[in-house]
Parts: sequence; structure tokens; C-alpha cells
Amino acid sequence: CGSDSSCYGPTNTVEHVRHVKRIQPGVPNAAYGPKAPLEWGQLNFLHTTDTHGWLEGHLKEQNYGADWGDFVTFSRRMKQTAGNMGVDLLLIDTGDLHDGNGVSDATTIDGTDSMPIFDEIAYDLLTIGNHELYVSEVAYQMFNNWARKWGDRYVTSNVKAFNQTSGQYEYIGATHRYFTTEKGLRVMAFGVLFDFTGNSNASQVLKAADMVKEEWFTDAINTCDPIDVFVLFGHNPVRQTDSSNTLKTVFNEIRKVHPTTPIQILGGHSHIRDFAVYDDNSVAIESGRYCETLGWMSMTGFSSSNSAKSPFVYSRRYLDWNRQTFIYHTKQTEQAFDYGSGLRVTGDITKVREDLRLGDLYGCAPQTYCISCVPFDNSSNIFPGVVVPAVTAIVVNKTREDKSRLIIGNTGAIRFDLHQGPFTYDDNFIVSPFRDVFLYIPDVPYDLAKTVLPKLNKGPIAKRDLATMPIPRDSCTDPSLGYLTRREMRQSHGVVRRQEVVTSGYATTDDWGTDGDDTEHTGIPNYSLPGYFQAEANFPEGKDPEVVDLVFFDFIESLILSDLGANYTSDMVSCYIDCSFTSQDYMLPYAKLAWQENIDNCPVAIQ
Ligand SMILES: O=c1ccn([C@@H]2O[C@H](COP(=O)(O)O)[C@@H](O)[C@H]2O)c(=O)[nH]1
Ligand SMILES: [Zn+2]
Ligand SMILES: [Zn+2]
Repeated sequence: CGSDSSCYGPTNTVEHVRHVKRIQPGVPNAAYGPKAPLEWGQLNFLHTTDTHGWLEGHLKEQNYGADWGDFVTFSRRMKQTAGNMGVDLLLIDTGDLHDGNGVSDATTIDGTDSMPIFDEIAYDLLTIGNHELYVSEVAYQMFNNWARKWGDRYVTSNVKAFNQTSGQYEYIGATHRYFTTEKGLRVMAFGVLFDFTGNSNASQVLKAADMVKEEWFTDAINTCDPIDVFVLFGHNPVRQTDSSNTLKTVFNEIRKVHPTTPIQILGGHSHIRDFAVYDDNSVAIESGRYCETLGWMSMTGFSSSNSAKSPFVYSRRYLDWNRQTFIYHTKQTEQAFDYGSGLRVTGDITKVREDLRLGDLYGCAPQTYCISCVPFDNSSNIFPGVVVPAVTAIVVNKTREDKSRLIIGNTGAIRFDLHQGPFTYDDNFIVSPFRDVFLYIPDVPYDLAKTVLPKLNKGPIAKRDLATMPIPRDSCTDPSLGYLTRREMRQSHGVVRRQEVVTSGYATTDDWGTDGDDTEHTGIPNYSLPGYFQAEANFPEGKDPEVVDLVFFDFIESLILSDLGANYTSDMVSCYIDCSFTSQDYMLPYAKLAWQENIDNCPVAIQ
């Protein structure tokens, strides 16, 4: 039926409107906490993205202190509310489930212990992130276990995995999902990853421009089955930031056939809160990162026969991930909120943390070091304050320790601020989660080696986080807490207490202005940082070395070789300490070396 309007006829025709309308947000509540109840519509969305294993919540930041068990309870209560109101609520995740926390990364294969916890949410739609594709074992875990379990709810429209049995690349999840909501809306969903190229050969990422030419896709958008709304969700920033973004490509193809059918878009990957208006009948939300944010979007405008009667009205909100938020929006009390299911999940997380010994203490960090809350050269910045001294002291090949060395890394490898107080096994993964091997080229002339960092910092970045980071203000110390066990933290700090103050946190500006944050915050300083850092180690005093061992992460090997020029090739590169010594392995020895003062009485700083 192609672009013949009879094919998608009366079920989704809309009157044209000039502007996408929205429900006016409520009047802010003066007290700290959510400002007003959520604006429910006929079709509502709760959105998680880039959780990166933070299922335990943020043990040192009470504003993000809820754990996945709290979210299990919240999501179930919200589904019930939707049922009581006679409206639909879809739960959607847009990928990056690993790399960022001990719960997901302290097992031999990332996700072994965290994925069963993640599975406790009744998601309607999930899609894949790039962090499910760097390591073959992880990609196969998604392909062989979770894609099977999630069935057609796992939509990976442009991602395939190599099936060792058939010898073919096959879609990891479903190509698309056509389904009818409980209230009868007919939904066509596509889940697209950005044009990612850093995957292992266990997977294949189709460029979106090619994906939209696939027969299954043209069939799906030209189907004679009625479509009331498209859900275009993907591991992709909602704002077109660079050419690898694929949402707009797919959006444009849908619009060629369905000029006015609503397209609700949910994105991720750049770790920010954002909301973008695509056209009169299409809006897009992006919901942050690391279980700091839960995204909310609603729309109203379908008639009783599900046909759209424009203008649609929309709302969007970025919820802070804490129990106070969850309790407020479910109209519960602290005592009445929990469900057994949520408490069981909290217990499961505690057990995983104990089994993996994530609370084991390695040092007592004397202060907080952040990634971008102070300038890159400030002594409280994590690069000069921690990363450079740590790699200088720890990344040493004993057989070459007398050599001068330059150690270069991408700043994107450091994923989170390091908080003052106990530095645990978990914090190692929180700060430096990747298993990027330290490689090296021996005896590179220093005059050449010293040109690499400036060249890297002028060239394209092995993408770093765009997200803003919270800074520790109003920190309070509680010396009664020694080790960071989940239970202790929850008892003492798991609940955000209402205070008559506006605290620091996300203050978001998006296409609709500045009223999207569910709880008002004063904002967070966010200094730009270069794409790469460098440490100089064992340099002679007062003069330059003649040659250096040039040490770097395997993640940036190709960039380093291209900056060194044609005389340097990959056969000159080998593992520096050994091939199992990675970016997960230098922080713990450094904590043992540098942060033993106050170790027996290390105060926990809760922000
Ligand atoms: O082995 C790795 C893998 C990734 N990185 C860094 O992470 C970002 C991507 O993270 P998102 O959560 O998808 O934004 C990548 O650009 C690198 O900066 C790494 O350092 N090592
Ligand atoms: Zn991510
Ligand atoms: Zn990503």
C-alpha cells in the first residue's frame, strides 16, 4: 500500500497544528523534592537509559540514593496507577547496561550478576547500547540469553550477532515490534543504535541509512495494519550531535510514508537530560545516565477510536532517582511504599555486593576529585589529582622501570568522580570500569613522542562523556559508618530528607526551556576537558629523556599509531606489563599505596 493514505487512513490522521503543545507544568513546591505531580496523558512513558550497572543506586549521593529494588516497586505502582486511570504506561530502556559499577563489572563476564536484577522490570521495549558490543562474550550473553528471554520486546533494528551454529549474522533481538497497548493503541516500534564502529567481530551494526532500505523495514512502515503511534527508541542522542546519530534518518523515512502519525522518540548514549521537538507530532526525550534520572513523557490527543485528534498535548519530566521522588509520585508514605518484590530485589543486590566483596576497603580518599566540576588543571580535578599520579606510580613494567615513560589515555576512560572517604573495590569500577589493556612501544624518540598528546587533543576524540557531574557541596560526614554496605547506607542515608533548600544537581535546559527537572537544583559547574591525558614518569631531572616507552590503552592504539606516523606499525606494539593488566587494575594498588591514612576511621562523606 506504499504511501497511499488509505493504508494508514482514519486511525491516525490528525489535524495539522503549528506548534507542538504541552501540558503546563504545575506550580513548583517550595520544599526540596518533586515540584508537582506528573501530568499523565493517554499514553505515558517511563524511560531508563545508560544505567551502566548502577543498580545499587548512588551510595554516596543521597539525591540518587534509590536502588533498583525501589525502582521495581515504583514501576509496578505506576503501572497500577495507569490501570486505575484507564491509560497506558510503557516502560522503555535504551541500552548501555554494563561498564560503570562493580555490580555489573566485577564478574568475569560483565553483567553475569547484574542482568538477572535488571530483568525484574516489566519493560515493554528494550534496545541495545554500544557497551553491550565492545566485548564478544558480552554480546553473546545478550544474544544467547537476554534476547531470547525478552523476545520481541528486545528490538535491535540495526544490530546483528554472529551465530556460530548457522555461520550467519542474525538480528540479536527483533527487527521491530508491532503491538497493541492495554488500552488499544497500535504501536510500531523500532530500536536503533547509532552508527557504532567500535564493536567486536561478534556483532555487526548496520548503518541506519542501509537499515531503512531493508525489506522488513519498508514492509513495516508500509503495512496495512493500522498504526496509531510510532515509538522510535534507540541508543542515540535525541539531538543531532554528529553524523553517527541515526534517529533522524529513521524518523525521515517514517515521515515519507506517515506525514502526521505521532512518532514518540526515546534516546540515550550522551548521558544527558534532553528533550527535542522533531515536528508538530513528534517529540523526543533523553533520560541521563547511571540511575540518576528516570525520564517521564506523556501524550494525549487520541480519540476514543484511537485516531489522533490534534493538537496532541505532551509533558516531559526528568525525575531524580531517589525514594522521596518515587514515594511522592505514587502518593505513598515511607512506611507504606515498599512491595515485597522490590525489597527482594534490594536483597538480591545486597547479596551480589557481598558475594563480589564490593564493599572491601582499599583506602581512604582524603578529598573529592571530580572530572569536570573544576578546571582540568585544578588539583581537585581527578586527572592531575588521581589518575596521573596513579598511572605514574602503578603502571610500571619491572623489567623496564629504569626507562622514562609517557603514559597516554583517553579521558573518557574515567567515568565518575571519586568521592572523599572510603575507596572500595566497587569504587574502582565506578572510576575506571573498562578492561583496556596497557600497551606500549619501546624507546620512542622523545621529540616525536611528545607530539602525540597535542595531536590527539586536536583530532577527533575517542568519545568522552558529555554529561555534567555533580559536585560535593553540603557534604556531611558520619564517622559511625565505616564500610559501605548497602544496608547501612540505606538505613542511614537511603531516604532524602525534606529540607527547605535547593540543592546542587541537574538544572536542564531543553527545547521547552528550563522546567523539565522534577526537583529544582542550582546546577553543576561543568568545565570542558581535553580528550586525552598524559603522565610523565621516571623523567631525568632538569632535562628531557632521549627516548621513552610510550604506554597507552589498547582502546586508542590506532590513533596513537596514526599520530606517530608511517614508521610506526602495530607489530611494534606489545602489552606493557602483561596482556591481562588493564585499566581496571591500577586504582586499587594506588589506593593501597597512597590513601592509608585514617583507613581505620575513614569518614563517609554523603553528598
Ligand atoms: O573500552 C572502552 C570503551 C569505552 N570507552 C569510553 O566510553 C565511551 C562510550 O561510552 P558511552 O557510555 O557509550 O557514552 C567511549 O567513547 C570512550 O570514551 C573507553 O574508554 N574504553
Ligand atoms: Zn552510556
Ligand atoms: Zn553509549
